[in-house]
Amino acid sequence: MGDSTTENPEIHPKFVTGEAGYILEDVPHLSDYIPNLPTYPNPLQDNPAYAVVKQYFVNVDDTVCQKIVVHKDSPRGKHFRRAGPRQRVYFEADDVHACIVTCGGLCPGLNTVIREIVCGLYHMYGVTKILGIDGGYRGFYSRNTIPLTPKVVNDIHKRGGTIIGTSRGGHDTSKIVDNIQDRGINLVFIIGGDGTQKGASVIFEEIKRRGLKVAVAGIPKTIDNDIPVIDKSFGFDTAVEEAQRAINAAHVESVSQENGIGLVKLMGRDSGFIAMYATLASRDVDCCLIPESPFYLEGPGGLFEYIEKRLKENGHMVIVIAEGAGQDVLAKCMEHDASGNKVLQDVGHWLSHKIKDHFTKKHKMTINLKYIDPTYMIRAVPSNASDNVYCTLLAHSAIHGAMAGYTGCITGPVNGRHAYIPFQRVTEIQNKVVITDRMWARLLASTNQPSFMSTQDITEEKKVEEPRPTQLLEGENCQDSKY
Ligand SMILES: Nc1ncnc2c1ncn2[C@@H]1O[C@H](COP(=O)(O)OP(=O)(O)O)[C@@H](O)[C@H]1O
Ligand SMILES: O=P(O)(O)OC[C@H]1O[C@](O)(COP(=O)(O)O)[C@@H](O)[C@@H]1O
Ligand SMILES: [Mg+2]
Repeated sequence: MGDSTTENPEIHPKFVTGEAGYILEDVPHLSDYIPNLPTYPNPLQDNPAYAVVKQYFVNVDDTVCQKIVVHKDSPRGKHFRRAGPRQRVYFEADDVHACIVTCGGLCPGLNTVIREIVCGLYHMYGVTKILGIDGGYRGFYSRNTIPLTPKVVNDIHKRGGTIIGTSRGGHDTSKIVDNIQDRGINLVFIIGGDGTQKGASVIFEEIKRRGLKVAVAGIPKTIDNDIPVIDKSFGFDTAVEEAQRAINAAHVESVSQENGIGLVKLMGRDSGFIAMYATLASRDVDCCLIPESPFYLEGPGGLFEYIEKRLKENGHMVIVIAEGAGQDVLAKCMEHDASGNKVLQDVGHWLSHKIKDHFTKKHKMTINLKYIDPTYMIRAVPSNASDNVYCTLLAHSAIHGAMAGYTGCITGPVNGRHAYIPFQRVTEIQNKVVITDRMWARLLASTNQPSFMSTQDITEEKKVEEPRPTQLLEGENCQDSKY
């Protein structure tokens, strides 16, 4: 490895460059701002469960590359520090006082992450003092805390929601850090989406400014899958699976009536991943509408023309719409929630009225439209088996990183390997469906819906999003144009 350069010392902690264009985008460490910190052997080396592993500890130089599809002459690109247990840790079990907070909207798997942080800290590192912060960020200074033990959290993964509560708004940095300091908390686990991680980033900066030996570990949460860099967010698979039940119901309703139309609204404020994957998984969906792909109703190539064609061909159809789709054509809503997120209009309700109006009143055509809004039902379910395993890995990676003194970062899988990623990398942009990528083309091919785009729109779209070297899920469809 070569020189260590700092782009913007306020925000960017460390970049380490190496040969062949190798770049490590490193995360902060407690030793960056507190000199001469003592270290201790990792207690895992004496743990019978882990002692059998051939090479349990992660090599300090291990990194995970962001770009895995490369060409002969292309630079090696960005890397992140590999997550996992280190041989030496910066905290002794008896001195650790950990806390966990969950913020933002619900997401399947929140309780599993809480459970695994508590059990992981306890069983792997012998940590017994763990507090749940009640009701999101404001809980630090205005609510009681909830003592968490393996017994308390034992079966919470079977329940939806979060046992410690959540909220939007209420982020007061100095009050939060005062509270962390007053309570003697030194490991802070913050589970939440882009808004939460922005909040975590300023908490970390304030902790650093005060010179506190407190590690801040973010765990990315978003049912919408709109967090960049990581392969996917926990709860997303569960949401796609749960959405199948609503789509199946819409299909059953639509096939049972003359000109039946099943309309299902799914979550996705700015990103249509749930709608896209639920559509691809179902194969009963004839049209999927997402925020990234503007659509129109009237005229050639419009939605009404397509609905009429499908009803004539098939006698029924299913439409899936993401809640953030079509917001540009709905009456503007100026409202914002407590966190500053724009409040959306009910596009499903609006679209069902528009369709009914168009066919029944204008065309005197009988249609039977059933509108299903399962959004909050989907968000409230417990996580499925694969999300449970994923949540365990996330929690463990976060624990190992914090115990090893890494701070000011989130943990998450990058191309299948868990890594520590600086906060700003996941808060500066949102992950969105790229409609000029192969995954969206697969969807269009499977539904046969119009793309609602002119040749000129497509050319413009291709220009905007090039180049996109990173990837998501099965290798495609991630808007990471910055990297
Ligand atoms: N820019 C920001 N700086 C500090 N805190 C923020 C910021 N944006 C959001 N937050 C806080 O993060 C929490 C969750 O944010 P929200 O946008 O509701 O959910 P999510 O984290 O899921 O995106 C809220 O308590 C909010 O006050
Ligand atoms: O919980 P609320 O305030 O009704 O917000 C609903 C929003 O929450 C989400 O489920 C997820 O948003 P967050 O990631 O910000 O929590 C969105 O899909 C949806 O638009
Ligand atoms: Mg958000």
